[in-house]
Amino acid sequence: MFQVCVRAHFDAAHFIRGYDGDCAKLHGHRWDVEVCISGNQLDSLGMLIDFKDVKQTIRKTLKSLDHSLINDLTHFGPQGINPTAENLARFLFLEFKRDLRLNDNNLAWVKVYESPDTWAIFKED
Ligand SMILES: Nc1nc2c(c(=O)[nH]1)N=C([C@H](O)[C@H](O)COP(=O)(O)OP(=O)(O)OP(=O)(O)O)CN2
Ligand SMILES: [Zn+2]
Repeated sequence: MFQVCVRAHFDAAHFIRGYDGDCAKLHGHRWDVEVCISGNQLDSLGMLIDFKDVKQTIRKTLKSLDHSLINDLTHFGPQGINPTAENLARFLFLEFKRDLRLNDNNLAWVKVYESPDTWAIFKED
């Protein structure tokens, strides 16, 4: 099995509602995002999926988050879920799964870094 992965990033602010500590206050991160696609079948060029296509596809969603206050977005708003790294990883996984042309491949996982040392991964069971 092959895994093809792309890293991208966006810069955005958030706060964690109900958090007992500084993370409940408005603050920002450079959010690094890694997306990995898995599969067995390479095309005639020897590619599982073109890095270029993955980058172009995920750019749309990441652009909608860039320089935003994530808590203002419908999905993460007052009635929505907290914008933790875990919830962002699941949100991005579902967006990317919808947008990528995966054919026989699978979206293996999405990893969201809040900092170089802290991250969360979402993958389907
Ligand atoms: N499981 C999670 N834990 C925490 C999350 C999260 O998304 N998932 N988020 C936060 C905060 O957003 C915070 O920005 C990060 O906290 P922390 O790592 O403590 O950040 P610091 O830069 O202050 O780290 P120091 O090493 O203490 O300087 C918290 N937890
Ligand atoms: Zn934070």
